Amino acid sequence: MARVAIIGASGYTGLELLRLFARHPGMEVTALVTRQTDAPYVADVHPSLRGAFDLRLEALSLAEIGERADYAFACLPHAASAALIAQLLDAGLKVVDLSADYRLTSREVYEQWYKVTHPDPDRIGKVAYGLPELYRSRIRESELVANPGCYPTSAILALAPLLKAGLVSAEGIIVDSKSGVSGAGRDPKPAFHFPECNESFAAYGVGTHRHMPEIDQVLTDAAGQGVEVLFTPHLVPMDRGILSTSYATLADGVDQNKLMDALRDFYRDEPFVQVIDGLPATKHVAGTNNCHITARVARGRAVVVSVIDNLIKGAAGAAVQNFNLMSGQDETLGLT
Ligand SMILES: NC(=O)C1=CN([C@@H]2O[C@H](COP(=O)(O)OP(=O)(O)OC[C@H]3O[C@@H](n4cnc5c(N)ncnc54)[C@H](OP(=O)(O)O)[C@@H]3O)[C@@H](O)[C@H]2O)C=CC1
Ligand SMILES: CC(=O)N[C@@H](CCC(=O)OP(=O)(O)O)C(=O)O
Repeated sequence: MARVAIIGASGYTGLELLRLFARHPGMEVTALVTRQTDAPYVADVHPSLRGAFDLRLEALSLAEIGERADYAFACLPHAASAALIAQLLDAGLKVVDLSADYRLTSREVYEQWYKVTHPDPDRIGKVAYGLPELYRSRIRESELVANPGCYPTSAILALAPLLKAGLVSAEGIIVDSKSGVSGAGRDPKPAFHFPECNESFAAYGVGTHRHMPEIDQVLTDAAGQGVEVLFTPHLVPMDRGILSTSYATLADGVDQNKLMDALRDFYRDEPFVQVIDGLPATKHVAGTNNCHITARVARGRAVVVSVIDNLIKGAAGAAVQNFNLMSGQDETLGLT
């Protein structure tokens, strides 16, 4: 039985991991790690878990985490995450990193977009990107997996099959995304607080959001040529969910049936991606590890609409999917 530590367990992704682990038969939660020194019970930090886990969050040392766990889920802000993960790996743990620290393959690109010095630069570019639909076999063999960003998950799942099949041009792709507020974590900036964002709808990070180079990197790999998307995120006053609408120029002779057939072929055996005829909505995937995708042709362009739950397929669910692969278990355990 795999012994699991959650680092940063007081946050939103920590809560979602615990919800999923409550139904997971192939692991045991043995450590919940916090910076808080009063060792609160998990049900006091996350009241919705009352009755599910009789555990405390503890300010454990690295040695204590190493004694108690074989796997760690790092649910920390970027930079803080890599600083700890380097030590966890040295202590022999396998790690799923929910932060952005190991997703980008270039130190220069990371430091340019995240505006911090990378704490573990030697590992950059050597870590599996944790999107099983694209990188399953590499994830299976990995000791450290970089869980994707929530916006990138929604955009990449929509566009990668079409780029791989050459059905859309690599140039001029636009990704327009909307996210619920939990995407900003449990202790967000003032703009994400209820009175600021309720009954309002706003774009942010236009041209500057750090998920843009992440989407570029993975779609470039899928297309086999350079892709630079124009990505704009928006904040929607709802708890959870992401909807991305992606626009791309069609290759010659491509119609809607070809787009839909390519998506269906690519995801035929995938447990968590459903290609649907109707238009998706965030509510249809809320609380699940699913991604719903559909494609249309409008005004001569491909319009691909995709939805995920940012906290599940965009974070904790993907992390469990990756853990299942890394630990040699059924990929769907705890997720269906
Ligand atoms: N929310 C989302 O939808 C998604 C989040 N992510 C990423 O996953 C990671 C976790 O996100 P989320 O759970 O939402 O974040 P939260 O802010 O909700 O929780 C993060 C936890 O990390 C601990 N923490 C905060 N700052 C530090 C620090 N400097 N050093 C050590 N520990 C710290 C805190 O725990 P304590 O105070 O108890 O120590 C905090 O509760 C982030 O990197 C985020 O960007 C990725 C995809 C989606
Ligand atoms: C609504 C909202 O604020 N969303 C977050 C994205 C969450 C995420 O995936 O962040 P990481 O790449 O750091 O893991 C943001 O725009 O920064």
